[in-house]
Amino acid sequence: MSGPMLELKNLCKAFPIRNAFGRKTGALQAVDNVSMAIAPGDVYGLAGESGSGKSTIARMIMGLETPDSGEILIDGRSIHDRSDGVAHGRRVQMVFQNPGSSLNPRRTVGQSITVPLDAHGFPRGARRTRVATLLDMVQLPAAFAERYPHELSGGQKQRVAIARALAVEPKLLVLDEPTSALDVSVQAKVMDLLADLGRQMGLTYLFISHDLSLMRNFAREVSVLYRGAIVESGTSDTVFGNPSHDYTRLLIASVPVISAEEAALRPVIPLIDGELPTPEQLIALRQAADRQA
Ligand SMILES: Nc1ncnc2c1ncn2[C@@H]1O[C@H](COP(=O)(O)OP(=O)(O)OP(=O)(O)O)[C@@H](O)[C@H]1O
Repeated sequence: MSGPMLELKNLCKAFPIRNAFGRKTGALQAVDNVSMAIAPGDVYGLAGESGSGKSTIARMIMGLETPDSGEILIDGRSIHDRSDGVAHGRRVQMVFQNPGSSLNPRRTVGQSITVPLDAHGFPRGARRTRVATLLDMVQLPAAFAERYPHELSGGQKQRVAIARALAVEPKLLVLDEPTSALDVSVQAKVMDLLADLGRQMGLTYLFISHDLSLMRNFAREVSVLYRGAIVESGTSDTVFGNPSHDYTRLLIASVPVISAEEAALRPVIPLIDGELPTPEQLIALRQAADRQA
């Protein structure tokens, strides 16, 4: 039996809190002893409200942020172990929330997709064909290679970002809110595409989202994050159908987010003495607000 495609072991990351004069006054534990294992070919969801630490975990997996402690293993190897000569970018790629800012506006689609091919030494002569193949995989015409991002819709831009992420055939993709900047009808199509590609290519996904209905449909297993720590893990059906933690129940009971506009209107968690409330305090606050409403 093969081991996990991605394994996080006791991952911790704190950020300094500074006052208006730049002096460090404390530390915020953005990621608090997070462990998880994702089997090859699986879709694993990481759910949690804004500020729960989801993006910090993604950035550490990508090597963009250094953990204070803990380990990240991809296919059994530490992300710092390059002894097999395989670059980190060939093992894992990321699809970001906003394709508008993740694609360079001055590059054509073809040039954007070629960047990772160049970086990983893909033979020059085969690049055009590879770009056409990748565009076909994300159901865009080959002629799109000549277009610039401003000539594409949001959904088309995200398809290009997916093609670029798949260019060097990584086995693992980190999807950080991949559809939350898109309209609902487009969201479903992009998620369907990701699901199809995942099945066809045997990809492993870490799917990060605050949209629980999307996560329930897409992820087989999930972990729920709150204040940097995992409060509950299990199969999607168990966690969402029969949650065991109060915070997960609260998250499920909160208004479903169906568009980026609605997401912007989501209630912000109030601070108590400058700190995020504990799950219990948060539940009490929301119950008090419900009674007032
Ligand atoms: N570079 C940084 N410096 C200081 N604090 C940071 C930094 N990056 C993140 N944080 C803090 O760490 C916490 C976790 O942030 P993170 O972006 O990982 O959360 P998130 O769940 O991805 O939220 P969102 O969905 O809003 O992106 C937040 O309180 C955030 O303000």
